[in-house]
Amino acid sequence: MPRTILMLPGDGIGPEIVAEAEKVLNKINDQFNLGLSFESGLVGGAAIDETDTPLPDETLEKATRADAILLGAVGGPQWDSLPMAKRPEKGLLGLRSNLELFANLRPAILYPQLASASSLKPEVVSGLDIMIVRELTGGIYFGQPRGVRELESGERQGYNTYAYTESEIRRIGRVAFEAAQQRGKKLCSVDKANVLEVTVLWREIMNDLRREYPDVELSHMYVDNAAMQLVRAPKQFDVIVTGNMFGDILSDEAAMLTGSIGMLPSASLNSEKQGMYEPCHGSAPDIAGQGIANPLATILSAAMMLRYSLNEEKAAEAIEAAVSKVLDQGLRTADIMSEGAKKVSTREMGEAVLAAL
Ligand SMILES: NC(=O)c1ccc[n+]([C@@H]2O[C@H](COP(=O)([O-])OP(=O)(O)OC[C@H]3O[C@@H](n4cnc5c(N)ncnc54)[C@H](O)[C@@H]3O)[C@@H](O)[C@H]2O)c1
Ligand SMILES: CC(C)[C@H](C(=O)O)[C@@H](O)C(=O)O
Ligand SMILES: [Mg+2]
Repeated sequence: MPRTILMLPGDGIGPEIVAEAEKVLNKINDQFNLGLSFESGLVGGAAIDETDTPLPDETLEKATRADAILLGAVGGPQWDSLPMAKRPEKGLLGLRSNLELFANLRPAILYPQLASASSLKPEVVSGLDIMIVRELTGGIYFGQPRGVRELESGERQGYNTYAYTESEIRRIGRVAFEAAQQRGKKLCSVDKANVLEVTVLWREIMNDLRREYPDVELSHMYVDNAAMQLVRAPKQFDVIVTGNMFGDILSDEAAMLTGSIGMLPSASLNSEKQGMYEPCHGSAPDIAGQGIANPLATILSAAMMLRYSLNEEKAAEAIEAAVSKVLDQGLRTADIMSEGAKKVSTREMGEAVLAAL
């Protein structure tokens, strides 16, 4: 039975970076005889322009059938004035919620070759290897009620709801404890339990789960402190588990520890391990169309796809080794450029990874 991968390039730099990852996947498919077949679809602004909706039924059907999805990025200023329900980002959020991709894994790993590309001192970040486990289908992103309403005074009020059920907390907690078991056995749960009831419950459930994972050392940290600790001493962390919005923010922060947001891949999984894989960054409208975006986060997301959804660990490692090799060769896109290195385009970086495979 061939396994199907759905490619969703999306907007901005999305098509440029997905094109490079697709070449890499094609080659690895041949090399390892993986029997993968590829489909493509529309999502985000690209889908709005063609079909007037950010997540066409056809795309959702293809996504539901696919074994895994590789997404570039969605969004851009030309769609920013659309009402919330019609925005490109709703396409991405719709895929996450429809496929119940509740577990978002965002590994922040510093390649030793990039120690000088980080904005922090090399000794603070060298050897960095953190896994952020972000809850992805609940919290304030999806809580009801939400909207903008008119008060009796005639003034408008915007509002959202930050809510988590016990079972939502428990299932993401299990993913995080299991990830910690496979790694350094340290889990830090990040919340705002000094202010928000929803995270008082979050903390209670995490403490509860501790009994099932006695080999994992659990700690708790408020999110404001976590943001500070991530730049002060990031290597104190092994696995971090947190809710949807805190995870969004902390993962962009962690990205910069690794040199560039262009290096951070992600996996979004449901309980059947069906997954959507995407770089953590966005559509980068400021550099779209220039051929200078870093495709490595997307290529590394393809490696995560092979590992988590397709059970092809060796093929995943081959891609990761190829990425490390091109960095050894001194090749850098503009975002990770440093003195003495060779600046390359998106396509040249993709070609170099292909050659290294
Ligand atoms: N998963 C997604 O699809 C996703 C994620 C974040 C933002 N977005 C959307 O993207 C649009 C732009 O958002 P933003 O500007 O806040 O964030 P962004 O991540 O797109 O860009 C932030 C900065 O990082 C740079 N950057 C990002 N990816 C890069 C790469 N691969 N190589 C080199 N530089 C890179 C950009 O040039 C920009 O300066 C918005 O519409 C937003 O909603 C989408
Ligand atoms: C584009 C947006 C909906 C998305 C999020 O907030 O989850 C993005 O920032 C991300 O990190 O994947
Ligand atoms: Mg984000």
